[in-house]
Amino acid sequence: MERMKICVLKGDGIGPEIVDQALKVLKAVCDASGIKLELDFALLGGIAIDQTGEPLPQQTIDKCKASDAVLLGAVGGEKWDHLPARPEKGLLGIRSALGLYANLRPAKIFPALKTASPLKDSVIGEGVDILVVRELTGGIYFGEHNRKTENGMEIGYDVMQYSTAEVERIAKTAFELARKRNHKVTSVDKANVLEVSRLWRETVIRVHEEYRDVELNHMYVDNASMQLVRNPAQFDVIVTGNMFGDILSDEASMISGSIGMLASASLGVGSLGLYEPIHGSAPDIAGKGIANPLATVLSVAMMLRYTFSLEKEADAIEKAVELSLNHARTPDIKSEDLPVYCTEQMGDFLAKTVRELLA
Ligand SMILES: NC(=O)c1ccc[n+]([C@@H]2O[C@H](COP(=O)([O-])OP(=O)(O)OC[C@H]3O[C@@H](n4cnc5c(N)ncnc54)[C@H](O)[C@@H]3O)[C@@H](O)[C@H]2O)c1
Ligand SMILES: CC(C)[C@H](C(=O)O)[C@@H](O)C(=O)O
Ligand SMILES: [Mg+2]
Repeated sequence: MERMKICVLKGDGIGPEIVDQALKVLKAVCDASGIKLELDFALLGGIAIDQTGEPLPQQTIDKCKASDAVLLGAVGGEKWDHLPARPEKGLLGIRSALGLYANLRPAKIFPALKTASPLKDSVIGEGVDILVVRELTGGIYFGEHNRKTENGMEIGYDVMQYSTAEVERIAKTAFELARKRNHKVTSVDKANVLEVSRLWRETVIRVHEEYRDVELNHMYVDNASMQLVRNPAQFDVIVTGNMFGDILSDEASMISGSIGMLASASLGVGSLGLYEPIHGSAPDIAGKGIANPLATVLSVAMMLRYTFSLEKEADAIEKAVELSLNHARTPDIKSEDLPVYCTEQMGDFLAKTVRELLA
């Protein structure tokens, strides 16, 4: 491959700090592999509201569509929380505008981080390697959100719906991915209460007929959230709706030691993918230089793997992350016997290590 064009959406809070580190690593990969890297920068979230009045300017959608892949930091912050056009609407908008219905969130424990996980060794066992496949452009996030007044009382409501077509395509994604892993899918729903979940479950069962080689089981979301901390090793692929996937992936991230470790890929019908850490803009630590950039760096590895099929280069980034964990740590995963690195130092170390690994 000769060139790659990436649209970069740094966003708010720690977004710019962590994206800058990921870009150092991406540049290192491109330099070492003779790939011409073209970067285009666009506005999303609070910074877009400040500069254009809206969280997702049309220009941002156009720039993303004109790129091979999108790298995103995070959006949001208290400053914009009172506005009707919140930064988060921009995030949902770009996912929807690009048709990115499948959000892949891998949660695994790097061996060096076993001690950072709040789970006991006896629970972690041989290790944990879960892939949360979260439906990203439907469900309660995209139903009507509104308020009404009844009997003088204000009522807020959010409509949750899924069509069979939406469930079918995310179920297929999950089964296909399970075939490349350990052939096991757990579909998480709330079918004991919600009609949407009953349709979800029926549809997943029907799609499964074409994937008999993959084991399928179903779990209610309350049980699944408990099982994730009781025995995470039982999971391979978890497929679930938009809101349950949001919550379960944050929970799964802690198994890895920190939310600063969890990367994600959002994929859709075309080849365009959006890559972002699962965490938010972390306003409490923004500007302090202490954010963990590893989730964003690992998102670049996912980009190289899913959009560009650059396996060797993706492996090199993951290896560099593994080596970094034995070398130094950001404060969220600090270890008594290792130096604490700031965000920048971690980015520099990773870029240098990637260059060495690909030399
Ligand atoms: N994809 C996104 O852009 C995204 C995701 C989640 C939340 N948000 C937004 O971010 C803002 C803050 O949300 P929140 O506080 O609930 O969640 P958050 O993920 O931003 O932060 C939760 C906690 O985790 C810590 N944390 C997060 N990322 C970290 C990192 N890389 N290194 C070290 N520590 C890290 C934070 O300091 C904080 O204590 C809100 O506006 C929210 O809507 C955006
Ligand atoms: C900020 C918010 C809209 C977003 C979501 O819920 O999808 C975030 O929590 C995430 O996980 O990417
Ligand atoms: Mg979330």
